[in-house]
Amino acid sequence: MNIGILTAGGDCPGLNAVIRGAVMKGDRIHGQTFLGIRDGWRGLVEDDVIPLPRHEVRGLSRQGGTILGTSRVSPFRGDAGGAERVKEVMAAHAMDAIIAIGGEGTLTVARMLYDEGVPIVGVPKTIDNDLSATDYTFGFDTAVSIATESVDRLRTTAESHHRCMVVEVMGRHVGWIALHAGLAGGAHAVLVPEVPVTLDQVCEWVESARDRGRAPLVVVAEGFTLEDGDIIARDAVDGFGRPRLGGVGEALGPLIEERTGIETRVATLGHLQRGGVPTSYDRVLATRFGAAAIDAVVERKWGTMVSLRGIDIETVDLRSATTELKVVPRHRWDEAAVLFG
Ligand SMILES: Nc1ncnc2c1ncn2[C@@H]1O[C@H](COP(=O)(O)OP(=O)(O)OP(=O)(O)O)[C@@H](O)[C@H]1O
Ligand SMILES: O=P(O)(O)OC[C@H]1O[C@](O)(CO)[C@@H](O)[C@@H]1O
Ligand SMILES: [Mg+2]
Repeated sequence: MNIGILTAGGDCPGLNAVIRGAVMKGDRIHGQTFLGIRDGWRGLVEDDVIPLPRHEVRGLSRQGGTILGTSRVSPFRGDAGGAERVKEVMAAHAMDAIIAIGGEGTLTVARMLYDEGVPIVGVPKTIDNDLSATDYTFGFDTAVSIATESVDRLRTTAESHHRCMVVEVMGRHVGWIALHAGLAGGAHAVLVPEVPVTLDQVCEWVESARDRGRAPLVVVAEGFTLEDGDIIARDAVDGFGRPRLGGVGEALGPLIEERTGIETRVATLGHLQRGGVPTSYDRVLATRFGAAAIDAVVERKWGTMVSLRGIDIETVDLRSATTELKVVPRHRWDEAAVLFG
């Protein structure tokens, strides 16, 4: 079998470990050959395909980013050609199947292609951890580790200056990174898109922490909105035309300072959370996902995605994987909120 692999959407620590896991198992156990599709769906519609022999994936599990590149190009937009073009390029390379590694958007495209007869298997990735059909996505643990270390570092400087520190983390629709980094770092408030709160409430937590002699630390997810506020986006869109987030921390900091009189600084972690080496947890999960994707291909489980359930890797229907986002449940936020202020 000749298998094409692509990575699409935002990059994420662990993508290379999936590629390595798939190629190593496919080559060693099934004698399969591999093709690398460059920059996600762009490479498929523009016929930008390279050989991916086993020696190309040597030592890759610790390497951040993706050796294949990624993009937010859609095969279904404009005159890209949709499933017919994808089938044409697959035929030109005698490609029998595709392994698509990506988030909810990539997996939606994979499902649309499967519906039109493309033999495809998905692998879930995202630092946001917002895919409901898997317990965890790789990349999340790395992002949380980076955010936690940043919170720890920002706290020492905030304490020296008796300041309030606002730390903005990623999380377009969900607050998993904020919740976990906030809990791990002992934040005095964790603000997530799922639970809008008022500025009064935020300032109450900040003042209460200050009154106890602490340097107040607020962790905010980029998709958070104040209860009476609007979504904060940059004056820019991503490759698929959606608003680029980022900036809520910068907006919130001055409001807190003005309202409480506490000198406030803001740090936006941004893409630092997506760069560099994956944690050992993410390397293991990603490697297992890559190997499991090969099993799904061998069993011709087209239209499915590999997924983590407890400690086991399973396959689930791509449709169920893309219908609903995994948001932070209210009880998880309440549990953390007991420690705010
Ligand atoms: N409903 C859709 N119809 C057509 N194309 C889509 C659709 N949703 C997503 N795409 C295409 O798939 C690409 C990948 O999706 P997206 O950019 O959301 O990344 P993702 O895989 O969800 O990862 P991330 O977690 O970074 O968002 C999009 O940039 C777009 O080109
Ligand atoms: O790299 P880009 O295109 O700026 O994307 C940023 C988005 O990607 C993610 O990192 C993953 O979906 C989001 O948390 C963030 O909003
Ligand atoms: Mg997406």
